[in-house]
Amino acid sequence: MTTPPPAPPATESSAPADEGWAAPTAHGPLDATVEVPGSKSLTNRLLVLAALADGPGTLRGALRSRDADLMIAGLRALGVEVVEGSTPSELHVTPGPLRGPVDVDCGLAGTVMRFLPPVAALADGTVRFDGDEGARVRPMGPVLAALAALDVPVEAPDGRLPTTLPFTIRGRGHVRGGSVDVDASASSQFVSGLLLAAARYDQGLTVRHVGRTLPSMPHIEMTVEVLREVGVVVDDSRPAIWRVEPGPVAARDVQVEPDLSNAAPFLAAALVAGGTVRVTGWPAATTQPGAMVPELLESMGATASLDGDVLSVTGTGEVRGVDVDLHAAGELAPTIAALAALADSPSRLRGIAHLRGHETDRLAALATEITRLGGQAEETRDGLVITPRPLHGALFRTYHDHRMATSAAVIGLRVPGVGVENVGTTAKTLPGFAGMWERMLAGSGAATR
Ligand SMILES: O=C(O)C1=C[C@@H](OP(=O)(O)O)[C@@H](O)[C@H](O)C1
Ligand SMILES: C=C(OP(=O)(O)O)C(=O)O
Repeated sequence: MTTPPPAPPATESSAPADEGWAAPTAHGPLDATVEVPGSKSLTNRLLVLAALADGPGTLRGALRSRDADLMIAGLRALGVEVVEGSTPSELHVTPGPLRGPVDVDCGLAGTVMRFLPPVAALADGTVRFDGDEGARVRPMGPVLAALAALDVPVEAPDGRLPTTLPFTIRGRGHVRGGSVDVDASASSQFVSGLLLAAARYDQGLTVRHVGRTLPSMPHIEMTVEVLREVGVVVDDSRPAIWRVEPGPVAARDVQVEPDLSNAAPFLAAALVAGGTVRVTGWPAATTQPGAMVPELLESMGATASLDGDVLSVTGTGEVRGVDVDLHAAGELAPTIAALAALADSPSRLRGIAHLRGHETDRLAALATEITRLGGQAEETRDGLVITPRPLHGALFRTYHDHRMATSAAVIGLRVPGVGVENVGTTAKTLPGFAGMWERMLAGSGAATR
């Protein structure tokens, strides 16, 4: 696991203005409406299911970002046709025989590195997986061990059973399936990846989670839901056991929901700056963990309301500390941590030990960077304790983590002189973030630097 460098002494002065993206400070209440692009989690699930389907299908409102484009490239390499329609977010997917030898670049995308190996197991030929340097420390062992237990040949470069990237899967054109145990305490994506491909395994698949904790349940529920929507029979009636029956995956034409986790920093801005931020296209019902955003922001002092498909969050500029378990929605932790650093009372974020295996060790990274700005943030066994202190500007390091960058932007609304290192890293799931953020402020007449 990569460890962020130690924080500089607390007396270090503000970053020079030319270091990183100068996060705009808000000098007045916000009044903005934001449209966020499609959900990463839904886009990459729906792409996989379209690739395994019984005919051509279409995704509308799909996310186009680094993670989504890596999924598209991986599927294309495996023999699936993915072509853009009238806009980049309209994707026409035509399944083809899956085959190797091919290389799949996972970048830093958990969904690519965990969802494609169970698909590659169905290919005829060798599929080599690798990714960014930071991806080579993200946990992979349990999902690869599960495939090996199903007699899928999986090899590290040294010939052993791999626990991280890079690795090779020698697909034989089919997978027996049956039943497998997996410890998904480090990532729910191990379960989701196996379930997504399972209907195409000869005997289907029963997956049993055997670890002590299971993070991100909404994401597993999302997997079950999208499988059922394409006619796959899934039994999730027993705790921590999922049974997927073998059978066809129906092709369809599907609209992707906006990414509610990426809406979180924009909505959080209303809490910090005061005023109202609205997000359009908010679904009435969803399995996205971002559904928790309104409730979480309310617990920190906002008011939230849904009018049709527009979610509005209004704040006064005062932020209350919280004690919150984010086990189900770890993706939201960086935004909540940023708010906690600006709150008027201490916060405790619990249930998120697994964030140590995300894009970076997010607990260490958040504690280090909040401390760098003069704040007080300590790692606990399974989370963070953040005690508000007066903050000052500095360069906020982002460790190639899109959500570190968006957190820094939230803090920068209140703290002049926050520079965001490599704000372009937000392209992992939200290309154009900096421009969207600046427009939110400029449109409200609230931005200065
Ligand atoms: O299945 C998914 O789409 C995701 C599951 C979660 O992973 P973990 O369970 O590894 O936290 C989440 O954090 C990630 O951003 C997306
Ligand atoms: C953990 C995340 O991503 P990934 O899908 O790469 O695991 C995230 O987006 O917060």
